[in-house]
Amino acid sequence: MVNVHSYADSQDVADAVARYVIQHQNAALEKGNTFKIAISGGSLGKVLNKGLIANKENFANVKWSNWEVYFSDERLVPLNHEDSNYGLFNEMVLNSLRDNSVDLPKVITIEESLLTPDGSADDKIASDYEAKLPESLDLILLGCGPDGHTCSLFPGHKLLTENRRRIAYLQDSPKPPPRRVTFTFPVLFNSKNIAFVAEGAGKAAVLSRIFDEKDSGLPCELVNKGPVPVTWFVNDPAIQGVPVTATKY
Ligand SMILES: O=C1O[C@H](COP(=O)(O)O)[C@@H](O)[C@H](O)[C@H]1O
Repeated sequence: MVNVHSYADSQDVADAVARYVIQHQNAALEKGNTFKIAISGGSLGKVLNKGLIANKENFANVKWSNWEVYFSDERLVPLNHEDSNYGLFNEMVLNSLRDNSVDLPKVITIEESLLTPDGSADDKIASDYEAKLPESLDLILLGCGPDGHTCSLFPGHKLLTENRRRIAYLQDSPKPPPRRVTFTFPVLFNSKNIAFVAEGAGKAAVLSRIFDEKDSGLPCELVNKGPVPVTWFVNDPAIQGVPVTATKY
């Protein structure tokens, strides 16, 4: 099932995403001690900051120390590099938690010590991260690139058919930087919930393809067609022409 929620304002998108995350956090914590969430990089960092940190009501409802945070993809650069998805999360979320003396979530990163300048150990980095993944994630937060990529799964790339490895590496990402590791469809399709966040007129053309074309084959469309409930949070400029189908969170 795919639901689309659209809002005029970016803060409203961020607040809705945050409430949705907290709802899934609470559901997971009713069953156990940890909320296993995977996040993405790119524009999602700012959304998490606005919805979970700047919105004080949401902030108070997050049980940060019960979170286990994974990355749906990571760029193979040092963790303090400006291209690192961990680095973005650190800047947008973790630093604010430190400033507020809040107990930090457990954050599962790539093994930085395995990084080599020539990429010769990228396969090992992927295997190492795969070994750290839980069997199933409670929630995966995804972005949607203007080309329809999600995680580091790009249109037409051979990793779209990877059905054995849960974490794969690539050295030919069409979007820089070229070396990355990424969730594959086996991880996405074994999770409990997936949400996309996409904002801005720059995403309108690709959203129209994902929702209106029968078989675009775009990675985001393949996620929509999978077995996991998918929720999209978008702002109005991104959603022109796409039917909005659900009640707002
Ligand atoms: O390269 C990446 O891009 C996607 C989409 O980013 P956005 O800025 O268009 O939202 C992101 O989800 C992914 O994690 C990142 O590595």
